[in-house]
Amino acid sequence: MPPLLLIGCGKMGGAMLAGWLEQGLPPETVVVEPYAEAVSAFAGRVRHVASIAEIPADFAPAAVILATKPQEAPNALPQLARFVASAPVFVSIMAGKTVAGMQALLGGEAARVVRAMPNTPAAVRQGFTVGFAGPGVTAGQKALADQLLRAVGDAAWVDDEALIDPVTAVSGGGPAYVFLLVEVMAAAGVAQGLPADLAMRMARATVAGSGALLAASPQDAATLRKNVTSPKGTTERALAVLMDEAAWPDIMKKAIAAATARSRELAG
Ligand SMILES: NC(=O)C1=CN([C@@H]2O[C@H](COP(=O)(O)OP(=O)(O)OC[C@H]3O[C@@H](n4cnc5c(N)ncnc54)[C@H](O)[C@@H]3O)[C@@H](O)[C@H]2O)C=CC1
Ligand SMILES: O=C(O)[C@@H]1CCC=N1
Repeated sequence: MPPLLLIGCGKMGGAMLAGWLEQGLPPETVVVEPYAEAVSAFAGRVRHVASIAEIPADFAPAAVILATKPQEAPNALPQLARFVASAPVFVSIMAGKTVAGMQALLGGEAARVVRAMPNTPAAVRQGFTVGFAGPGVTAGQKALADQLLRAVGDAAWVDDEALIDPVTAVSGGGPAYVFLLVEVMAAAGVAQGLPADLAMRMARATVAGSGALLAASPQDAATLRKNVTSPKGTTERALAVLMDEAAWPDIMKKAIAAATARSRELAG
């Protein structure tokens, strides 16, 4: 793996950096992160600087990973324009930010940009990332980006950049909906008289165990669901409530549509 330049070492950037280090990331890698605490776990394994202005002048990374909040892009990207001359691939994980928008902030169309959307299970190498390679990205650069994304889980590529907005809504934010499921399931158990700590343990173990079963099983989700659902049993009653068209199917459509719309808004 070549030395990289990572801009922003927060929750996602830090999770990805941990995965790259496992894959043999060289210590010449530079991490720009204003909060020293965020990089303390990586001390001695990469070069840390607090701002883009402090990146060594002769550093020419093969890839620049953009992992700040999208709102920071108008400040950070113009400061990175000098790297475009040495033709690295810029890999952005920022929600909403389009390839064209990032190229404009980086000084023009010469910038080679991959737009990618990972998710937080990357922290345990179980992430799922979808990427889009912008104009001018070479096969070698796409292969490097793919290697970086796969270091923290599985990855897929799309040829239509517009799909990254619904990707952001489904797999980018998806872990939050699953964690919310734990919260509401535990609360519903408490409402039926279960002690709160037991209800939370049960809900957490049930979601984690179901995720592990789903990952390990060759069966699809619908079959795994049917395997739980005894005819005329208890699950059937619960699913009749949840699977009503006005319940989860419609609510999930609305939630995904809202997140997709927000991703489009963040482009601006
Ligand atoms: N958290 C998530 O589940 C996912 C987040 N993303 C995207 O990843 C990006 C980062 O999100 P998080 O890691 O959750 O946020 P975060 O707030 O944990 O990380 C952002 C980091 O960037 C640093 N930073 C701010 N200004 C900087 C600058 N000028 N130069 C270098 N570093 C700077 C901050 O100190 C912070 O540590 C966002 O653009 C988000 O859309 C994408 C997929 C999933
Ligand atoms: O909520 C967000 O905007 C980011 C993108 C997907 C997950 N977190």
